[in-house]
Amino acid sequence: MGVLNVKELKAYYKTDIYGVSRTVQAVDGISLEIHENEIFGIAGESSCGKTTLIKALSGTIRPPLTVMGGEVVYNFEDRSVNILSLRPDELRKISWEKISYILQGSMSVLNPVRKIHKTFYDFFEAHRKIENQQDFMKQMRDHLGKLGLPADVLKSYPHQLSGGMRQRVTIALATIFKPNVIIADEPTTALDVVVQRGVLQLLREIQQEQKNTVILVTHDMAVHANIADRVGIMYAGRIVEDAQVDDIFENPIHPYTKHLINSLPMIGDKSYKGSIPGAPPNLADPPKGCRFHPRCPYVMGICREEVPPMVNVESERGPRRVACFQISKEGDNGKS
Ligand SMILES: Nc1ncnc2c1ncn2[C@@H]1O[C@H](COP(=O)(O)OP(=O)(O)OP(=O)(O)O)[C@@H](O)[C@H]1O
Repeated sequence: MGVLNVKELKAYYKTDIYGVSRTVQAVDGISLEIHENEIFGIAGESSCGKTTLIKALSGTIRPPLTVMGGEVVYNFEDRSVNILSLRPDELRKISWEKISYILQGSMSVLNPVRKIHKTFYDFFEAHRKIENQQDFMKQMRDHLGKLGLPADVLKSYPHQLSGGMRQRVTIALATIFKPNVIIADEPTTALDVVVQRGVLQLLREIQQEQKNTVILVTHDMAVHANIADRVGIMYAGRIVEDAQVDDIFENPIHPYTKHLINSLPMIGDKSYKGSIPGAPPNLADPPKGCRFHPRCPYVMGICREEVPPMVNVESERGPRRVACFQISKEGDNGKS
């Protein structure tokens, strides 16, 4: 049993503008098991549904987003909860204490007109009673110290800090309560590569110390290569492959994953990096069967008709699954 079990999750945007109804199938039948004490990366190009998946995993479903089916179950030490069936007050109770967030652009959590120590105070007080202000400040300084941050940042306003430092402060905020799960959405996208490396290292260090599970969403494959233990590859609202990070990079199986990996620039490799023909589908009108089939160089008849199931594939490195009829039909000895 994982710390998070997602079963057959479907989340669609349903809009009705001037009498024209539109349904965007942004997350369509995702099942996942994410384990304790791992960094699970979710990768995929723009508009494949990563943010929508995160909204569902964090229970923040607002119209026009609608959950059409499935469940998102967190297994904490004391209980299991389907986050999609929690009342707002129940959701507030577990947010930040058991499930916390590191978002792109630190300013969405740091109040620009309050010094950092006041933000920490407000944030902490919203969840737990502060008995003694001095003890609290010492606790905050110790926490920042563990993260290698100077205590001085507490006296600063957010605008006085660099982007990298602000993102480190948001990591400190997100880990104050030692949450079971941290959802990080494009945490380093706004930072340059050198600062990015430091922020990722910090995230890895605190994860190793606190043994949390990190769900890291980014389109940047280099970030996954750097920090993830396992990676799930999304294409057009579905997970097409998930495996240990080394399996994904060294031996991708799904034709889309292969394309994604082969298109990465490598030092010293001067070969031509071609792109696959076509474009990702419109999720308001996705193709039948496998959503990658119109672009797949290995397409078979069945791919145009049926959705390929996720099947387990053997790997010495750990659990590995792929949704491709090339694999499942070979296993069945039933090539079509
Ligand atoms: N509020 C909305 N109303 C209607 N459709 C939406 C809405 N938000 C997102 N979508 C659509 O849902 C699909 C998935 O979008 P989503 O933002 O989840 O993708 P993403 O992978 O996070 O993309 P990016 O990396 O660009 O943020 C896209 O087709 C997008 O246009």
